[in-house]
Amino acid sequence: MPPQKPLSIALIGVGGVGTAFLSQLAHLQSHLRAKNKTDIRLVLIRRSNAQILESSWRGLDIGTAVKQLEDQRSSGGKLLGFEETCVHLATAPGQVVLVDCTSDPQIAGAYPGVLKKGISIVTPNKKAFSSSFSDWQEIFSIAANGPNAGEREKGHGFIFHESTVGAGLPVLSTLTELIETGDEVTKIEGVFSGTMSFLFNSFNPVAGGGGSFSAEVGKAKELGYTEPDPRDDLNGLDVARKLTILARLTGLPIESPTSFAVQSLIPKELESCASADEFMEKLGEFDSRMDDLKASATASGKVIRFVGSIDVGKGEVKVGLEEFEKSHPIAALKGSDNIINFYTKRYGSNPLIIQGAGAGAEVTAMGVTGDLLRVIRLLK
Ligand SMILES: NC(=O)C1=CN([C@@H]2O[C@H](COP(=O)(O)OP(=O)(O)OC[C@H]3O[C@@H](n4cnc5c(N)ncnc54)[C@H](OP(=O)(O)O)[C@@H]3O)[C@@H](O)[C@H]2O)C=CC1
Ligand SMILES: N[C@@H](CC=O)C(=O)O
Ligand code: NA
Repeated sequence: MPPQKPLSIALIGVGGVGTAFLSQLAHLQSHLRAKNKTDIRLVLIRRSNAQILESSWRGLDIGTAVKQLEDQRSSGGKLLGFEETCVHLATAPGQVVLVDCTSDPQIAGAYPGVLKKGISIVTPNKKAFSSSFSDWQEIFSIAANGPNAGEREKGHGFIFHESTVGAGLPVLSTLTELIETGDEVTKIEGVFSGTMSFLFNSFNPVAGGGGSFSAEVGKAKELGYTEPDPRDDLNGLDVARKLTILARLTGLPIESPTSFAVQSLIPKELESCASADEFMEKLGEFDSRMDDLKASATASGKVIRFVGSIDVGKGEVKVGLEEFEKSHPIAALKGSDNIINFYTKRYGSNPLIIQGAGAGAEVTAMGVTGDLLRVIRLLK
């Protein structure tokens, strides 16, 4: 039998998603080893203030890697810079894949240099794909799977980010296939945030009642649905980032997630809170404002939901609260479910619909592990 090809995995971020990714990676490692295919080795694990770089390249034990990192953290020591770490990673035998499970814009800003070193990237971090249009263009002009043929010949890496929209739901892969097979996408609309879905499904359920808005925000954070800072969900920007990513894939040159109207649910009085903790402590003081919105929708027999839409023909993107009839599919969502409706020429007046959990560590990690499988297939 031919020898297994080594594939070095470098993981940054071991919060909810990073930890869930590790258990899926352990499964994939034994699956591929049993088939005598790729030999997956975890060579880097890193968080804000500690890392283990396994520079013999034999790989860490995936099951105990987080514990080893904790031990390393408590022993202190100077942390090697991220750029310098990538220089070392590029010397690993075989191919290297960086798995960025942070939401750090600075790590995202380093992607062009990482790709040029031949390191592939898979990530649920939205920052690189939803910040300035020129950053997005730069990444895909360098990536081996970008529209520029020949980048692989230069030794550049691949990049995939399925979990940046709809977590593990196959949203980006579906949109890409619609476009690459010649369909014309005219409109995309739906619920794009697991946090917002959970908040309104539980604060304003179709059956009536519901908890206080601030208490539901606390639960969404506990359940691992929110961004590391829940204000990034409540200000509408997380949804705006997802719509920016989708709109760019349809060919719209959206400059940034703040270049269109986005409704924020953050009370003006709390915009200057110094920390997420202070914000969470004070949010309950403003619950009556959300109660008023709910009462107004209830008076017309409706419920409120936080939605987004892209009108591709008009180049219009919208994000904010809307009232829905109780019988509407958006009103009937459960838990953290997302619903994404693709209206296309091929599908006519009945949209192609993708629905399911749009947040949570396990489902998000599945999208990341799925992207890793894509890279493995391309590297063959
Ligand atoms: N949770 C979800 O449902 C979904 C999440 N995502 C995305 O997945 C990513 C991770 O989310 P989640 O796991 O929930 O977040 P967490 O807050 O649970 O974890 C973030 C991790 O990133 C680490 N980190 C932050 N900055 C750096 C840095 N500069 N260098 C190294 N490590 C860093 C943190 O380490 P430390 O604790 O040491 O600071 C922590 O381990 C985010 O980009 C999020 O938007 C996408 C879809 C769904
Ligand atoms: N905070 C986000 C996580 C996934 O992108 C959400 O709630 O949808
Ligand atoms: Na997805």
